[in-house]
Amino acid sequence: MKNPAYIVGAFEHPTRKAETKSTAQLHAEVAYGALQDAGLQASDIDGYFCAGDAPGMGGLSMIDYMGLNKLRHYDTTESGGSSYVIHVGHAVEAIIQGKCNVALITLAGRPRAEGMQTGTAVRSFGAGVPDESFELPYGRTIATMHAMVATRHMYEFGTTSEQLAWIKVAASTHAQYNPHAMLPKVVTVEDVVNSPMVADPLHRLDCCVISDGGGALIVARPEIAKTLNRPKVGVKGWGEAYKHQNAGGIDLTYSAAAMSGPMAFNKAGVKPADIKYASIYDSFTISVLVQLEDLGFCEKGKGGQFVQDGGLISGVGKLPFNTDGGGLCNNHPSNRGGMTKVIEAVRQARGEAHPKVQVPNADLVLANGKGGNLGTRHGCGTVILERE
Ligand SMILES: CC(=O)SCCNC(=O)CCNC(=O)[C@H](O)C(C)(C)COP(=O)(O)OP(=O)(O)OC[C@H]1O[C@@H](n2cnc3c(N)ncnc32)[C@H](O)[C@@H]1OP(=O)(O)O
Repeated sequence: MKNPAYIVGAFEHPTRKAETKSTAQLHAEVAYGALQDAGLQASDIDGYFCAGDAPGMGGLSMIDYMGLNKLRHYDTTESGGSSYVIHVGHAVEAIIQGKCNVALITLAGRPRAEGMQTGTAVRSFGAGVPDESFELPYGRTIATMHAMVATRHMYEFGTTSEQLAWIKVAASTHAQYNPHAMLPKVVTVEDVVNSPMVADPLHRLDCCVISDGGGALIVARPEIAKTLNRPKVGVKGWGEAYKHQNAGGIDLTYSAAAMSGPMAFNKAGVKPADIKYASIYDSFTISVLVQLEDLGFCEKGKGGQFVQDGGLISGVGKLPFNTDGGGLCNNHPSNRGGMTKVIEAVRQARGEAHPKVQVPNADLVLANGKGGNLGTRHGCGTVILERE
């Protein structure tokens, strides 16, 4: 056992519209699924990680609801879509520090059943929030904030809408094999650029879906992982970073992955070229492009060339990505898609992805999460997983 901790359980909820289930019930169902996957019981869990998507007192209410009565460690780090990637790193550190042995991480949400227009609703947290005065003048919806980054990237580097569209094409090519994907139809570049404009230059098909669902992970110390009858997927590297908007005077074209990525690569002692598969947070096509550059898979500004002509399609391109269809086509529960990024990376590392998209010998994989507004204030988490 070479790594400090192992992902021993992973489960993604199959629902995409949970009209008859509560958010708490979804948390419990994904926790149960991950325990079953690992061959563990709730009484084995002594560390619990949950971001802001749980009802009531958040994770505290979930501890009670799920009967986690052996807890010694609890972490509610909230960093939007990157939360659950960051939690994996925090769980590893807690295990190293002896704070827990077996950590459960759960995500659940039902924005679709609740009718939330997450991408296009104007989001304001109120006058007391200092970053808002710099963002609201630009029409602050999640889509407009990402559109601003796309516009700047196009201006600086000549990136085109067609290049961004290739990212959705790759995601849809993978999603056709996922029986749970919300959008399993393969689309073309023309389909993307001819779909209705949501926030110029981002079209409807440049956006992630709005879905219900969730997922869970279990991270365990090596001594426990080695007793379990599952492939050994070690956490080899991890990093987290936060970018702020410097009172409006900001370079929009990079993300915090430019900092979290090198932290994870340094810890793991590997380079981007060693990675066989990558799960990249895909709230919008531009999010993927920027993170790929920042993680070092290609030079800054060259992301458009990297992704075009199937660069991200399994079996075709240099770097297979989001082989479950990702947030663009599969699911995006609770605005915190980082969880599903880690789950698909685990499937790839175990060799348990759909055979049509499984990467041969995917023994070194990466997952990157991004939470908050790309370009302006947000956090990124990166994990590098190794199949032993
Ligand atoms: C840190 C973060 O996580 S940031 C990300 C947070 N999440 C978001 O921002 C969500 C982004 N997505 C959205 O806001 C919405 O899905 C939108 C704006 C893209 C589309 O919403 P609407 O225009 O209301 O579309 P609506 O749900 O009515 O569906 C209309 C059609 O578009 C399709 N559709 C909806 N979303 C998408 C999508 N993302 N991609 C492709 N097709 C889509 C539907 O299947 C439907 O097709 P049909 O007419 O053949 O049945």
